[in-house]
Amino acid sequence: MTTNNLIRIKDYEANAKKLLPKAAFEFFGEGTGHEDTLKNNLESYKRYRIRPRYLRNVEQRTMRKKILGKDVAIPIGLSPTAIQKLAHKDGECAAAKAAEELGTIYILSLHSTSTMEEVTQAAPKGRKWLQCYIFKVREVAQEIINTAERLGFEGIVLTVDFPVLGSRNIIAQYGHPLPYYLKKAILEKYLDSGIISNSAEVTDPSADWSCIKWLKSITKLPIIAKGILTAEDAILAVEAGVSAILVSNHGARQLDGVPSTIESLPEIVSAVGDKVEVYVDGGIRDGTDVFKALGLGAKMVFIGRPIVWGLFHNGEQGVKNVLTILRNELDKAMAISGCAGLDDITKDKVIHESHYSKI
Ligand SMILES: Cc1cc2nc3c(=O)[nH]c(=O)nc-3n(C[C@H](O)[C@H](O)[C@H](O)COP(=O)(O)O)c2cc1C
Ligand SMILES: CCCCCCC(=O)C(=O)O
Repeated sequence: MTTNNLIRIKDYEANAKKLLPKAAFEFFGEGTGHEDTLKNNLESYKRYRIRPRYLRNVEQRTMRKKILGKDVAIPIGLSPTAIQKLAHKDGECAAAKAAEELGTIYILSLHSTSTMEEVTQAAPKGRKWLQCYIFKVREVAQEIINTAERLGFEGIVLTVDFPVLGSRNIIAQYGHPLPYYLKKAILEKYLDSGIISNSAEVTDPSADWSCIKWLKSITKLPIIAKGILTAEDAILAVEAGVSAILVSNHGARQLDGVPSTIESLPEIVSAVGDKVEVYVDGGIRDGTDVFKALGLGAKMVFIGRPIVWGLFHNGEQGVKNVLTILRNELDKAMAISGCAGLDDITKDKVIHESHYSKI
């Protein structure tokens, strides 16, 4: 396939399915359990409708907005995904450069196959956040976070939905997906020395919300809690002092049967009000999905697998293509629904399909 045949995100996925080795494609693509939540992440978006308004002067449009006090050019960021060099030799550096070019935020996975230094060098001006866990050995987090801070990373994304690794069919079938020629660049030193025994068991399952207080004592960077699905946890996260919440079910890879993220988003937005920023990831494959998430109260969205499919196709250019597709689709959705800016994507512009069956 040439780039010209790859018009939608689903084309990038189909391309990866056709050409990536089966175990690699399935590692990236799979969910947990029966994959009901994986399907629901996608299907839930189709249950919402856009209510367009016309004759609203949409000639000049912008997607620029402030996220944690600084500009992004598009409200679509890159969620952390592990071992990106399995998709393309330039891995995380290529994805971070694409994010820098498009003016958005790149979240580096702790299971990165590139070091924080390499990613910083590849995308020195780009906005970068580091994804982290509460490790069994707290000093590991402290050392990694200190490095991130020194290198100019602007936020710590604390993944809270990973007390243990979810059951993964592919890991059970093929073992750990990391080929011998790739290294977990950030974790390697701790794995080699035995401080961390196994990269699937990095986190401390005994951690509770007091860990945010500890994190705040070791870093000045804003903390973004990733993996929240309920209003109750959102309130606890706010009380604990996070700066933002990323509503996420880990791409449906941790626990099957949890809600899709677009189903969870409204209760979280209404629970936290404007106390902290709320973002969402999971199942976003079209600019209209981005529109719906923003209409339901997300300040920004993030994408996981589409980045991997873009990387696989063509490294940095492939990731730029994926982001550009979503940006252009969002732009059309804004124009044809009467929105000149992101603030015009208000609550009344998105409604659940059940509204129409009641009429
Ligand atoms: C291959 C893969 C690896 C992932 N690795 C991480 C990770 O290292 N840390 C993390 O917090 N989330 C990880 N996630 C979850 C993503 O950050 C994100 O929540 C999810 O992919 C969003 O759903 P989407 O793929 O439908 O866009 C991973 C997801 C995938 C698909
Ligand atoms: C041993 C595999 C660890 C995978 C960690 C990355 C991740 O979060 C994922 O969903 O995959």
